[in-house]
Amino acid sequence: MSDERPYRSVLYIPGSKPRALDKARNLPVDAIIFDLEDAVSAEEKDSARDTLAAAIAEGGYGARVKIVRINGFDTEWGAKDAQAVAAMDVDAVLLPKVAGPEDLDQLAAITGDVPLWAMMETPRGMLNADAIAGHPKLAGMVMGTNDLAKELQTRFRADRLPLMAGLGHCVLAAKAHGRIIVDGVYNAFKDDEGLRAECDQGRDMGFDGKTLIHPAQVDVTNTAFAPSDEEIELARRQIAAFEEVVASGQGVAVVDGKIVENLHVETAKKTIAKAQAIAAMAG
Ligand SMILES: CC(C)(COP(=O)(O)OP(=O)(O)OC[C@H]1O[C@@H](n2cnc3c(N)ncnc32)[C@H](O)[C@@H]1OP(=O)(O)O)[C@@H](O)C(=O)NCCC(=O)NCCSC(=O)C[C@H](O)C(=O)O
Ligand SMILES: [Mg+2]
Repeated sequence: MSDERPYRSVLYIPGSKPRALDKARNLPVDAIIFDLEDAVSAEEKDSARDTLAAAIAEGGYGARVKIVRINGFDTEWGAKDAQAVAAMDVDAVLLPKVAGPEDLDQLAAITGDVPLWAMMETPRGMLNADAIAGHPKLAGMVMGTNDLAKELQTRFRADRLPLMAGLGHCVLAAKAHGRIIVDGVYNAFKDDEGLRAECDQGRDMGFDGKTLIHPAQVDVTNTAFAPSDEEIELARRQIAAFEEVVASGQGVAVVDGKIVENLHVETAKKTIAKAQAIAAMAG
């Protein structure tokens, strides 16, 4: 169930805020998480469901992937949220604090064919990441680094060392099953430098993109998770050099002093495909 669309920037929007719901129609994000969970107060839970349904029915979100995060089934709102999402024109439904595949079965029993995404944010979820990623209806995973830090009682560190075991484990699980996986939010939404460093770390680890809480974070994130001009140019040269050696009956090319074999060409082709998918979003 691999998805060729880019997921560089995945913006949370509180389902209770009409102004933010409207603003997102013109933001250059790849995907939106319409939130009914943590961004919405208990008093607004029921009205947010209606506000969100009206915004989605009105449309205007273009090619952006539309994902709704519902409340958990251990709350009074979870089942009602899931029933409401089943009637909305969305691309996926996101369940918080997924502990195992049985939680996804419970959701799918209500939402039917709507693709599922899972919040990965509890110690139990980390341990069951492989089984969660392997659920037949799962399309994507989202790291919930705030909840994970809370559950693990970690200290904040800029290098996220205390979270690394969970982050790396979830990347492995997602990749093993061909799922999308996006990194957690960076809470200090006015700190571009810190955001850039965390985006680069997530990109280096293999995340497809990052979740965001504010429009000010979009540009830094889109740049960090897109192939750079240098990467695209190198990919083109690697493909050309490899085709040349293959034509002469050999299997290894050398570009910039480094070997290029079939597997490197596969990566180079993915880089070009990603750049093209991003250009298609912009166009
Ligand atoms: C963080 C905020 C509360 C800040 O809000 P505000 O003070 O209104 O910001 P600004 O005045 O700077 O806003 C400027 C304009 O941008 C719009 N806006 C703000 N945020 C968003 C957004 N997320 N999406 C779309 N548009 C947004 C404002 O409406 C202003 O528009 P305009 O007036 O037309 O100029 C606020 O940003 C916010 O609520 N962010 C979302 C917080 C959220 O979603 N939290 C839950 C997700 S994080 C999480 O749960 C992670 C996970 O589960 C874990 O465990 O880690
Ligand atoms: Mg959370």
